[in-house]
Amino acid sequence: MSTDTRRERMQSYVLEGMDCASCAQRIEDALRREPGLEEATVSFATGSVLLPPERVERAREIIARVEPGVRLVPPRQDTGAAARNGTLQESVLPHGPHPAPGAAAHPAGEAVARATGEAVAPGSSAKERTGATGQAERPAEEEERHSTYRRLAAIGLATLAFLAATFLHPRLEGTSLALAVDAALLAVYVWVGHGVIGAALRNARRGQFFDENFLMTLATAGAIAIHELPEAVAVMLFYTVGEFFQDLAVQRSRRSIRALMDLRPDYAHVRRNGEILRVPPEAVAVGEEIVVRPGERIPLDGEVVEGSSFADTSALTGESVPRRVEPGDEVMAGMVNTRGLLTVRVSRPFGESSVAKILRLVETAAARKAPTERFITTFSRYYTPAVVAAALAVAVIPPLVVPGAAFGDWLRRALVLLVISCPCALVISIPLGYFGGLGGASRRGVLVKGSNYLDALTRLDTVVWDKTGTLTRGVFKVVEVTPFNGFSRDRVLELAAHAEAFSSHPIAASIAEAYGRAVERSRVAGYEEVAGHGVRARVDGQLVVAGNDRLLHREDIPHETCEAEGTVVYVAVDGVLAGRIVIADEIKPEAAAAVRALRELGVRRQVMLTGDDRSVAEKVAAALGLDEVRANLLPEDKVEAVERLDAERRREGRIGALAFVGDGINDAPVLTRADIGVAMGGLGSDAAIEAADVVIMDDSPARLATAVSVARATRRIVKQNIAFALGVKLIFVLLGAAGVASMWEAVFADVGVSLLAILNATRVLRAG
Ligand SMILES: Nc1ncnc2c1ncn2[C@@H]1O[C@H](COP(=O)(O)OP(=O)(O)OP(=O)(O)O)[C@@H](O)[C@H]1O
Ligand SMILES: [Zn+2]
Repeated sequence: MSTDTRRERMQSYVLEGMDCASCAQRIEDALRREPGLEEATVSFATGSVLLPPERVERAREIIARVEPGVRLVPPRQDTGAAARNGTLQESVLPHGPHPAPGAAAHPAGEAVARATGEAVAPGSSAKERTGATGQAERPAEEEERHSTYRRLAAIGLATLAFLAATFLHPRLEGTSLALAVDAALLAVYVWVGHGVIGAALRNARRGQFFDENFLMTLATAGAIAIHELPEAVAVMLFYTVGEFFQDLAVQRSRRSIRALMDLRPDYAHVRRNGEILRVPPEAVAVGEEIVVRPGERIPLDGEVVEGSSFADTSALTGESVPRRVEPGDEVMAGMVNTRGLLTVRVSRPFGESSVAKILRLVETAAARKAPTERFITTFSRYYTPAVVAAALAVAVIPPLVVPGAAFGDWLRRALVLLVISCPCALVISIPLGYFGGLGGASRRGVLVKGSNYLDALTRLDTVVWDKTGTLTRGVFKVVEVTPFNGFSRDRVLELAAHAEAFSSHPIAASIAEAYGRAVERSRVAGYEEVAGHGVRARVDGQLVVAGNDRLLHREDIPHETCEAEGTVVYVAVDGVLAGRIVIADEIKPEAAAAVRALRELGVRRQVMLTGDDRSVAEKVAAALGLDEVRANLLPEDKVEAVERLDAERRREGRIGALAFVGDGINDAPVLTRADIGVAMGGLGSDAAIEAADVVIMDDSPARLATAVSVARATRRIVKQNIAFALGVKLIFVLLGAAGVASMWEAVFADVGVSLLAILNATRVLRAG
C-alpha cells in the first residue's frame, strides 16, 4: 500500500530516442542506484519513465550520462494541469511553471513538447496559444519521417556498395586491386556499423560487455580477424537493417496502442466577450461556456445549455451506442460530439475531469510490470553471459582437446553463438504485449492499473460481489408504506424523509421521492448516520429513528419482524414504532450473464456481500446463480469476509486470485484488501478510480469477464512470443555449435524473430 501511494505521486516522463530495450534496463538500473529514485521505473513499451517529480533534474543528469542518445522530456499528456489550477496537491506538479528545461534546450524535444500541447505557461494568454497545438504537430512528425528516409537511403547505399564489393572481391583475388576492395568493404562496415560500434565502446568503458551492441561488434570484429570481411559486413548490415525495421515496428505499435488510449482533448473553443477563442482545455474556467462542433471531442465536463446531439462515449466506456444529449444533460470530457453544435457550461476544471484522471492512470499503468516482464529481464541477465561463455568454450576447448580440430573453424562457430546471444526479441516484445493488453482492455471500457493486475486476472478464481449498486442498480423505489400505532401513512413518510434529509444513501433519496413534498431541513436537528444501520435525528424536536432491524435492537425499540418483498426501513418516533417502509431495488439486466460468463471462464466461487437483509440478499443471489451470500454485514465485516475467503482459498492451496467488485462508495478498504479491487462506474466516482486496481468505466458487471478474456489473450500472446523466441534461439545455438549455421543466417533469424514477436504483440489489441 505504501509503495502504491508513492507510485500515485510519481509522474510519467517521455524518454525520447529510447529504441533499444537494453538501454531501458540500463537507465532503470542507473536511476535506482540513486537515493530518492529507488522506485523509478522505465517502460520500454511506452518509451517513458516514472519518477518522483522532485527528482527530475537529477534523473535527467543520470540519463544523459548513461545513455547520451536518450532525452527526458515532460509528460506526453499534460497531467500537471490540475496542479496548475491549484486544485490538486502540489506534489504532482511535474515541472515548473515554465517549459521544462530539457524540452526547451533541445529543438526536437521542444517540437515534441509543443506537438503534445505540453509546456503551456499558466500565465500565457489564451490568444498566444491559439492554434499552436495544431501547427506544431507537423514538424515533429515530419522530423521523424525524414530521419526514417535518411536511414533508409543510407541502408540502400550501403547495401549497393556491399553487393558491388562482394561481386568484385573473389574476381580480384591476388591482384593489387584486391586491397582497394577490402578497403571499400571496411569503409562500408564502419559506415553501417558506426552507431553500433560507438555504443559498444561506450558501454564497454563502463564495464557493460553483455549489451547487444558490444556482442555484435565483437562477433563482426572476430569475423574480420579470421579474414571473413564480407561476412562481417553482411552481418553488420543485416543487423542494422533489422534494427531499423524493429524501430519502425515498435514506433508503429506504440502509436496504435496510444491512439486507442488517447482521449486527451487538444483544445477548447471558449466563448469570451462575444468572441470564440481556441484555447487549451486547462485554460477554461468553471462557469465559462464552450462550443463543441460536430465531430469534435468534448474538452471539459459540463452541462449542455444549447443544442442537441448524440455523444459517443465509446472511448470512455467502451459503450458503442451514442447517447442522446440535450440542454440540461451532463457531458464529459473525452466524449465525441457526433452531430449537432453544442454549447456547454463548464462544471469542472480540466484536471479534475475523469478523463484527466484516466490519462494519469494509463500513463503509469505500463510501469507496474507483470511478473513475466520482470522474469524476462532477469532471464536476459543470465542468458546473454551464459551464451557468451558457451561461445568462449566452443572457440577454445575443441581445438585443444579434439585432435585435428581447426581453430579457425571453431572460432567461426563461436562467433555464430555471439550473434545469437542477444535477447532482443524477448526484451522488446514482452513489454509491448502487456502494453497492448492494457490498451485493448481500455478500448473495451476497462482500465487496468498495471500489467501485474492483467496477470492476476488470468488467474481469477474467486469473485466477491458487493450487492447494492454493483449487481443491483442501486436505484431504490418505495413499494409499500405500513403505519403502526396510530400514525398515518403520510406522517411516516414525512418523518422518515426529514430524518433522512442529510443522508446520501440511495435509500434516503427514494424516501424523499415517495414523500413528494419539499423537505425542510430547518426542522431537523442532531442528525446522525449509523453506518450499516440507518439514521437518527430530531425532527420538530421528536427523536426519529429510521433504519433496519439491527438499528431497532440497538435503540431498544419494541417491534415484530415480518417478511417483505424488499429492504425494510423501520421508522420509530420517541421509542415507539411508527411504521415501516419497504424499498425495492432492481437487479441489473446483465448481472446474471456476467456471473455465468465468469463461471465459464473458470471462476470457481462467486460470493455476494451485502449490508442488506438475508431475505432480500438470498432472492438476489438465487436470481443470479451465485454460489454464496453473506448478508447483514457492516462495512468492516466486508473486509473480514474477504479475508476469511482468502484464507480458505489458501488453505485449499489455490494459487488463483480473488477479486472484489464494488461500486467504489465506502468500499476502499475492501478494494485494497482483495488481490484485484474492481470498481464499477469509474466515470464520476473519484474514490473508485483511486482505490481500485481495475476500473470498469460504465457500470456493467459483465465487463469483468471481458477483462479476464483480454488478460488471457495477452498472456497467450506473451507466452507464444517467449516460446517462439527461445525456440529459434535454441535451434541456432545448436546449429551454430554444430557448425551448420553461418553468422548471417543467425542474424537473419534473430532479426526475423524480433520483428514477428513485435507484430504478434500488437495482436493483443484486437484479441479477447
Ligand atoms: N440512510 C439509511 N436509511 C435507512 N437505512 C439505512 C441507511 N443506511 C443504511 N441503512 C440500512 O443498512 C443496510 C446496509 O447499508 P450499507 O450502506 O452498509 O449497505 P448498502 O450499500 O446499502 O448495500 P450493499 O452492502 O449491498 O452494498 C441497508 O440495507 C439499510 O437497511
Ligand atoms: Zn428484530
